[in-house]
Amino acid sequence: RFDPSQKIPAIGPSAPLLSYIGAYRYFRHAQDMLQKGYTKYRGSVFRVPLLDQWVVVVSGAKMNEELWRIPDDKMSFLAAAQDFIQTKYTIAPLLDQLPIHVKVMREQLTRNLGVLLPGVLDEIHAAFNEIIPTLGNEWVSISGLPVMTHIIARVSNRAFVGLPICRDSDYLDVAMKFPMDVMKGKSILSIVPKSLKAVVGPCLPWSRRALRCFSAHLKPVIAERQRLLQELGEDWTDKPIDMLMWLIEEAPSMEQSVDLIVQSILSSNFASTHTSSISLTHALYHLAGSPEYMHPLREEIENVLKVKGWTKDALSNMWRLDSFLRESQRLNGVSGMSVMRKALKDVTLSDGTYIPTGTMVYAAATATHRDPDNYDNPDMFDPFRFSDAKESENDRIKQQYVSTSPDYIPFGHGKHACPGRFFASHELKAILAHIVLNYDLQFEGGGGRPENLWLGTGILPAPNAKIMFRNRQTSDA
Ligand code: HEM
Repeated sequence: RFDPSQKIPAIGPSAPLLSYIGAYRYFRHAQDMLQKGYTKYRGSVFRVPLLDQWVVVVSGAKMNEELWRIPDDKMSFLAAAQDFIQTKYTIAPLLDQLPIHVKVMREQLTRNLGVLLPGVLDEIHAAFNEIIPTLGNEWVSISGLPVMTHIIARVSNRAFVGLPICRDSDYLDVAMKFPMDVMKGKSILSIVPKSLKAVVGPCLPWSRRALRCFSAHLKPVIAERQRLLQELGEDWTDKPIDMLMWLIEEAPSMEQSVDLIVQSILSSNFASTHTSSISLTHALYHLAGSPEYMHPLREEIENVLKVKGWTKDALSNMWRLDSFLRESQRLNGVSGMSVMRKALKDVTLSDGTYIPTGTMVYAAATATHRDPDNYDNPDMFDPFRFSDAKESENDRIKQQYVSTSPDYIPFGHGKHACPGRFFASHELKAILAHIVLNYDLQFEGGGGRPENLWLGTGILPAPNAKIMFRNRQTSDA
């Protein structure tokens, strides 16, 4: 009763004990509850119940902007991630203090997209040939989400750790399962009292198991690369170009530097595998459900490739493909929430709302993306809305897949916006271009795109849907 955050309007029952019913309802109906709060409290805030705490949600693009502008020492992304995911226990213990992977993603990974592209393309070809072995004009049926997850894990790890580890089934199994294991650990810790988290956290098995597997694969490679780096220095002419190498160069010299590098690779897999595979599958389902989009995409991709070949520049000039991905991400997305922050100090927002220290605050991503004030016909999938009829190159760039704004927040916004989004954009465009150029698609049993599944605030493209692939039959759609 004396908690000042009780004054913030709640969606669902807020009385003690009854709020647990609200938390259960929120897990089952997060989309409806977030939309209800967004519509009712637009321009202000509301709160929704989790099992262990209330979470404050800012409502509307203006409030999204205000949230990301609050400095880190008052509203912290890192503290929010630690609190929400319990990263120390569920992912890896060293990264809270030394997030070298984030620096490497922002700098080396993003700067070297063009250099990494030939390897990424090679892995895409090899993965599709092995995992979706189409022959002649026969249709091959695959489970959409698991197969796209497998392909993403392989292709991303080609850029993260290179051959042959990126094809190792034991390593890939862990890379693919790990995000779910993190969620299991996080859910268990969310019902453990704060005072016991430090006791229960280290007993959770999943992070230790994953680190054991990654260590077995990566430590010998790291040791060999460290040796060569020391011996050859600047004269190492065929030094590998991948994230593992940049992490080796970036890691501070300390006793645990090899562990830090392994943990950074595991954490990068956590951050990238499911976010990218869910985003790819959402787009794939739009393609399979509406094959009429194949023609304009094929036309664009073929025209661009004729002039520029398979280069970074070519991918950057595939505006329709870019718009297709952005529109799919706007309408679907990976999570109903984004721009997560934790108040490290008491904060008063511009509408007068008082947020006490320790409160978790988010922006409502799906509701923002389906707000008619932000988008015309917001519930309609209009794949080329960001590429068609753009007056200038500048307009296009402002509305490209990777560009965030207060009304487009699938990658967050501001200082902590996803540092892997430039890599994700190139990877997803290269994979979709490969699919569009080489295959015909349809859902098994025909029909349109199935409904997404919301689990809490997580959004999955129908996990059991099957997609049929066949070698492209015509030179055009
Ligand atoms: C389409 C795929 C992806 C989506 C939708 C996505 C989305 C996000 C979101 C919403 C955040 C939090 C931003 C915030 O709350 O302000 C984030 C953070 C992050 N993402 Fe991504 N991401 C994707 C792909 C990737 C990839 C491929 C990588 C790695 C190469 C990556 C690495 C990270 C990291 C390390 C962070 C934490 C940043 C920090 O600590 O400041 N993400 N991502």
